Amino acid sequence: MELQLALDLVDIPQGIALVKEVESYIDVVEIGTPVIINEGLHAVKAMKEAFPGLKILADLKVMDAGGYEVMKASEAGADIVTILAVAEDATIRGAVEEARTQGGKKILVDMIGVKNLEQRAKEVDALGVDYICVHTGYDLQAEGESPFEALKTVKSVVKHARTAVAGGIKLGTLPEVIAVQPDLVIVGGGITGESDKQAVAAQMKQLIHQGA
Ligand SMILES: O=C([C@H](O)CO)[C@H](O)[C@H](O)COP(=O)(O)O
Repeated sequence: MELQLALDLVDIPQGIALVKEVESYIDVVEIGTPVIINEGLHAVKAMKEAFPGLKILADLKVMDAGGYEVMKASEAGADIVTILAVAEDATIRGAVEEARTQGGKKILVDMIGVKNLEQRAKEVDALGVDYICVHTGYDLQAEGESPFEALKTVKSVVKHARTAVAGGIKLGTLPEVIAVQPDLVIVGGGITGESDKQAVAAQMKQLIHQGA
């Protein structure tokens, strides 16, 4: 089980400073969608240059032109690129093919907004994606939703892909997540919103290590 730090509400220098604090405890740095909207793929390039030993995920949430978007993100240094599960199968297929062409790049499909989780998880699993991620976005978190039940549902049907989970995970709710054994745990505000980010990231890594 790996830990991904999601950077959403920072600029490039703030993001690099934040990762410096917690780099020993994380496996993947996510350049979040808001950062990419504000800074472009330069943010991916800058993070990869600053931390060549960490995997970089570009949270593009691709909806069309999967092959092209994955090519551009890969060229910028992304190791993992996100595609929306609600995109067309052709878009997801194009993304997977391009990731293979680029050599060792991975595709994470984000299930945000999917109504029939079981069915779509089986379908995207069959398309050869690397990760299937259940995700409660900010807007549903604000309505009190969490991704924990969805993770159980997806874990029960996925046969090939690794599973990931995101959406409001905090130190206090992490054990509930670990109990379902996803392959990748994604945490944004649960680390970046804490005053002692290093201590929280260290405790999260410890819990994951014990539960993995
Ligand atoms: O993907 C995300 C969201 O849609 C904003 O782009 C976040 O990175 C993801 O939800 C993890 O962040 P937290 O919910 O703050 O843990």
